[in-house]
Amino acid sequence: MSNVHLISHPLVQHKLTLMRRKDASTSTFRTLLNELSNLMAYEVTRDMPLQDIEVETPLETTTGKIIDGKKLVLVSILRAGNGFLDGFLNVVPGARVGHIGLYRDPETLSPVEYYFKMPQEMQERDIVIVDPMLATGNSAIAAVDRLKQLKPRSIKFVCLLTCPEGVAALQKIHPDVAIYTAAIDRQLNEHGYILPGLGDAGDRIFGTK
Ligand SMILES: O=P(O)(O)OC[C@H]1O[C@H](OP(=O)(O)OP(=O)(O)O)[C@H](O)[C@@H]1O
Ligand SMILES: O=c1cc[nH]c(=O)[nH]1
Ligand SMILES: [Mg+2]
Repeated sequence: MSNVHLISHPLVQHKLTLMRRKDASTSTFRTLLNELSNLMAYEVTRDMPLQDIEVETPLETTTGKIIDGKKLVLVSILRAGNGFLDGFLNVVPGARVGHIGLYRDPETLSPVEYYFKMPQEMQERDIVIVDPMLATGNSAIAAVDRLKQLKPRSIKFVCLLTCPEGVAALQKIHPDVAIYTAAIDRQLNEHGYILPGLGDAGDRIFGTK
């Protein structure tokens, strides 16, 4: 699959397996997601552009390299995306943050938007969308559709878990959007849940079921 980055680092795979366990508590699930998002953020930001700056060490002046974190916008798809956000902000603390509120209608599996708030001057920014789950792909496609209207420089989509159906759907409509994931599971079930998956990410993060 082109434009799909599978993050196979052993620490990522280990933590993902612990998160899948049905008896993982809310607190364990949330802690693992936070740790995982730190690790995944390293991979996702690997190609961030660097600038040269002059820096004075205690001994002499030299040229160092820095990133411009302000050009990066992390866009969280509410609610579950917020569980992913903190780890990214740990790695790039200067990043701007946007929020899109979307929930899946349980009957139609179509996304319903209830919130949208982005930073200014999106044409100058690179977007990283974060959401733990890419299932049918409907939510991700709706988010990218909406964000492309703002003409950002680039868009990446980061999830913890996806399936062949979700990857194919997002890539068909938005082939330019790189997908980063820790696993591509077997399939979707008839209710749009990923198998074997980890259940409902939002409910597990926030303890709502
Ligand atoms: O690829 P899709 O089939 O669209 O499914 C993925 C979406 O489902 C979950 O959100 P959910 O609708 O459960 O909302 P929540 O985060 O508020 O729980 C998940 O966090 C994604 O946003
Ligand atoms: O398996 C799934 C599919 C969509 N949303 C989730 O939280 N889990
Ligand atoms: Mg949910």
